[in-house]
Amino acid sequence: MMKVERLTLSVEGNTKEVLHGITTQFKQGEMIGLVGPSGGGKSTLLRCLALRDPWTGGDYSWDGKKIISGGGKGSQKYRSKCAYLEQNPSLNPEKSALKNVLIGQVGQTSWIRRMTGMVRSDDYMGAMDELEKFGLLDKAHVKAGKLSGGERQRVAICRALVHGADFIAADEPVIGLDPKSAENVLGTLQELCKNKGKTVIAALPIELAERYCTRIWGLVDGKIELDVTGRRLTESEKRSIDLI
Ligand SMILES: Nc1ncnc2c1ncn2[C@@H]1O[C@H](COP(=O)(O)OP(=O)(O)OP(=O)(O)O)[C@@H](O)[C@H]1O
Repeated sequence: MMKVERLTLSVEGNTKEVLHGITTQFKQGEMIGLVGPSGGGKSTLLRCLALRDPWTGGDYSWDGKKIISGGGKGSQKYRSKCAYLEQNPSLNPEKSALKNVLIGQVGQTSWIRRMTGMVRSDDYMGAMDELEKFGLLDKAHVKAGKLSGGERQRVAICRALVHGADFIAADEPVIGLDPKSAENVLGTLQELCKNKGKTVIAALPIELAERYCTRIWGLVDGKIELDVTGRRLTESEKRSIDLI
């Protein structure tokens, strides 16, 4: 169980509050769709939950352990359990899919590993196994810059898992992908929640959130105004969060 208490995030020298004391909780195996109007704070919330941005205030606990107390960024130990997927995954285009998976993501793996690129042979085997599970074995030695958008996103998911992610925060992970690739990426995330007990929170268009997620958060003006489990949103709920 992940518990968020009074999460506040201010920017511009603490003069502008973007997230206003969010309190919520979520658990392993949930796939939560984050919806809401542009500028409502979706990316900021995802970055905070994935320990990529320091919180201005609030507490965060995982299974009863406080990982943020009164603000801050949390420790590397917990950061490595969190992955942050962006619209365009930050892969090194000149390195192969395999090398990208092995080196890891800024924020999730230590800078020493990323600088030296040194890996052990069982890391190599683990990465190849993971790429195979995602149907990417034949792409392992292809430079990331030559992969399609959907393949790059799946390499990024693979990379997150190889480095121990239990929690994936995904910021519009399928924007710009064709419907089949989008289905592939979201189906992959859904399966990770259902079968592997991973937790995913993804900013998505409402139709995709309703189709793939077990729960929907409506974020407006830095506050979770809607929290709905196991069903679609009603028209009046959509209206209440400015979606129609
Ligand atoms: N570092 C920052 N400095 C100044 N303003 C910021 C910063 N980070 C976020 N904001 C502001 O906070 C608000 C929320 O931004 P955020 O990107 O989280 O929204 P969003 O819901 O993801 O929007 P979109 O759907 O358009 O991507 C916006 O008004 C944005 O300009």
